[in-house]
Amino acid sequence: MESVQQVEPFDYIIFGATGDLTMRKLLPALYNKLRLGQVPADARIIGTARTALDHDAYITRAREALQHFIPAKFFFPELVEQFLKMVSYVTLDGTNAESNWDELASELSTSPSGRIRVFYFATAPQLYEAICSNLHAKGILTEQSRVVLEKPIGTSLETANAINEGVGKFLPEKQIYRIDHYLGKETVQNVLALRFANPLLNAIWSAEHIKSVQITAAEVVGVEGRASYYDTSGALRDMIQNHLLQVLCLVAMEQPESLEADCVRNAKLAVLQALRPIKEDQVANETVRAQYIKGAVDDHAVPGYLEELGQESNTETYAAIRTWVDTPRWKDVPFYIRTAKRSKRKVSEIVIQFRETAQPLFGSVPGNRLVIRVQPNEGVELNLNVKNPILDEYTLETVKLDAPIKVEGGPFPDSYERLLLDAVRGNPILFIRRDEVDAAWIWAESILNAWADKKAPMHTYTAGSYGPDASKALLAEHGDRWHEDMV
Ligand SMILES: NC(=O)C1=CN([C@@H]2O[C@H](COP(=O)(O)OP(=O)(O)OC[C@H]3O[C@@H](n4cnc5c(N)ncnc54)[C@H](OP(=O)(O)O)[C@@H]3O)[C@@H](O)[C@H]2O)C=CC1
Ligand SMILES: O=C1O[C@H](COP(=O)(O)O)[C@@H](O)[C@H](O)[C@H]1O
Repeated sequence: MESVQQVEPFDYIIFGATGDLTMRKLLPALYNKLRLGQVPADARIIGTARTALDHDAYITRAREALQHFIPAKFFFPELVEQFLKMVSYVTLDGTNAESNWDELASELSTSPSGRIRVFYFATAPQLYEAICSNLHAKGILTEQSRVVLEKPIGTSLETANAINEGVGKFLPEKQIYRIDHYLGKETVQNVLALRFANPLLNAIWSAEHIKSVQITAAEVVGVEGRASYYDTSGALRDMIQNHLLQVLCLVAMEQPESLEADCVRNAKLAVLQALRPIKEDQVANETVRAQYIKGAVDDHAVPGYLEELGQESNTETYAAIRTWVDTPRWKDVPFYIRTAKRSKRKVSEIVIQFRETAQPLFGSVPGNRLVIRVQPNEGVELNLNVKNPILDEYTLETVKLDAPIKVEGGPFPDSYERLLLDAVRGNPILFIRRDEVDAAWIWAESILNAWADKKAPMHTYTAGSYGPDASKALLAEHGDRWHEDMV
């Protein structure tokens, strides 16, 4: 299978190489890909940031990060040292034309010409244009270069355009890879396989048989040390405008002509463009936003959001939205999307509720339900109606067909592992194209602007709960319930 093949030799240049994302996600992901034999021994990783560090000091930080974030069963000291020999560091302010670009250029010049170069921007998005401008001015960008942009791609359509225009001055769209790590999740990618590789499901995947869809990404954690970022973002920008809309696209899209990247991305774009805009006077009925207040998680008392922030704020830590995909396939099928910090449990899942039917033999029969468990406890379950095996007459009960999806011998690979190497492969199927970013912001902003104009109340919910009761009304109007209220 292609995915286990070794990629071509590459130079990975990380801007923001002393940051949390690099230490917690990027270096461990590249180490794991080396462990799996997918990274050639002559690949190189060049970290850059403003912090003045010599080689040994950076390698020490990198080693500590691997010791902390690589599970013990995958931590092989000799392999770690082999990996660290691939790593170097250049003290460099990517936004400053006068900074230490000669050293970076010199490092890169020792690689064979024509080698793939991936520039990973693990910095604030406001820096992307300046870094690209300097890479261009120093002649470091090549035909074989790709830039990987981290989220958030802006906080609005306008700021997203500024970022995309800024980077687009120096690179064509085909060399720009926008990360959405949810697409790196195997269980999210699996949605396409479930839908289109199973004729049974493919045949019933429409309004004729499906009553509603709910997509959840709930977390137990609060905003942790990211309060300053999070307060400018909020739940809708942080999780829905990107991750959950991408998941919705995979659930709702028409079958693409092929798995070629732009076929899939065209199909996703069609869904984003079919999302019914939520008008200002509808926002109070179609959305619920809330902030967590003090409560308890895993029996430990936790403060409320405002206490953590230390100031007043109109930023939501919970968002639930009822939306509609205006294509023939989904006529009158509500899509419920929700995300939360400080929820009762960490769960990302997709719930497909099939229609109840009036069966002449059994009267009204509960609709079947398909649950796609993105994380944790990855797998798929299908509720079926069967005869109660004890009673003589035909009494129905529900049983669950449960298919765990497991990785032999270990946890699921981190979503960054696949994404980092797809950038080397030059395969953008799991990256977001600019027109998708634009369409997602257009839909999201119809809500954000109304919230900013206080057209919907800010509810509260106790930390450790499933969220505000007000969100239940979004579903009840259509005879639906959140998944936790079904079982
Ligand atoms: N951390 C996470 O889990 C996630 C992060 N992201 C995104 O990834 C990006 C990085 O996040 P994170 O690692 O958490 O942030 P950090 O603040 O931990 O790290 C930022 C990095 O950027 C460098 N940096 C800051 N200013 C400049 C500058 N002017 N020029 C060059 N380098 C600079 C810092 O090093 P120095 O100060 O030495 O230059 C540091 O290496 C952000 O866009 C974030 O939104 C997205 C999803 C998850
Ligand atoms: O992008 C983000 O995602 C994480 C949640 O990711 P997951 O893979 O653990 O579901 C979220 O905590 C963070 O706020 C957000 O920026």
